Amino acid sequence: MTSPSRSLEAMRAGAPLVQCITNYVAMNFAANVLLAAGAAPAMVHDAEESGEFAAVAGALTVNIGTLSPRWVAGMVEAIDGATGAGKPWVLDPVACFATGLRRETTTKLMQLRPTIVRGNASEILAIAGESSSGQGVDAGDSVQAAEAAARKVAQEAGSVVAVTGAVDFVTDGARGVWITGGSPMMPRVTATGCALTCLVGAYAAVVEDPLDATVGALAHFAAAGEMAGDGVSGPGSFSVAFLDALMAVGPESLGAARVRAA
Ligand SMILES: Nc1ncnc2c1ncn2[C@@H]1O[C@H](COP(=O)(O)OP(=O)(O)OP(=O)(O)O)[C@@H](O)[C@H]1O
Ligand SMILES: Cc1ncsc1CCO
Ligand SMILES: [Mg+2]
Repeated sequence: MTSPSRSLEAMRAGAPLVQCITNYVAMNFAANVLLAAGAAPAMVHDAEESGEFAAVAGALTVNIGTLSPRWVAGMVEAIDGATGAGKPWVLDPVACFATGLRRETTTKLMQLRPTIVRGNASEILAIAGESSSGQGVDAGDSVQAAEAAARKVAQEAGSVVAVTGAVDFVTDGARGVWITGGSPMMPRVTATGCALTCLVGAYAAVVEDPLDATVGALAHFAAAGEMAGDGVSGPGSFSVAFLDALMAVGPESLGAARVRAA
């Protein structure tokens, strides 16, 4: 196993180029999150170029937050490009339970076998075919309630599945890991989860085992969230402090204390 501390060092040393297909809400914040953490973002989503770009990026992330058929075409081209070049790709199934277009697109993208799926509890329950209480892009279910669903999706899809919330759970269908930390301010800042998905891509570009890569990215967020949450007065100052903390976090902050095998 690659420890989260070693994964952080590898990510910073490699400064991987990550192709992020993410939503209009998240684009700027997610790019800043990657730069602060130590990676290099590129938001490239149109079908005219997304496949070509995926072959040169270290990893691809695909987020369905502000979806349209034209975006889906760009996603499929990019996934083909990444898969053809042997690069990992990460799916963020934003509000996949909410509309027909989101349900159909999520089913189609799951069939293309994402290396990693990162969502909130309501999204992962929905992919597993279970009822969920999500409200738009926000989760209405606990991470604990989605543990079995995450294991099932991981086994059926052959993907690593990460469920995030007040605590985080990651599984490859056999192994399971819990990660603690973060701040209650994190869900008060939009696109925190979307930005995390992009950071999971950065770790997956340099850490061979997708489970280890995912745990590294989630531990990095947990440590930075905790650091930034100390003494801030609200979501606005938290989001600024969080970017600073993503850069300030070092390998010593990602110790065994916040990562526990299930
Ligand atoms: N109550 C909380 N306490 C601590 N950390 C939290 C809490 N809620 C979420 N987080 C952290 O926030 C990050 C984003 O996870 P979250 O599950 O909120 O994503 P999301 O619902 O997909 O967000 P969005 O769709 O707004 O981008 C993760 O690192 C998670 O651990
Ligand atoms: C608020 C919002 N709406 C669509 S995507 C998004 C960003 C958080 O998922
Ligand atoms: Mg989300």
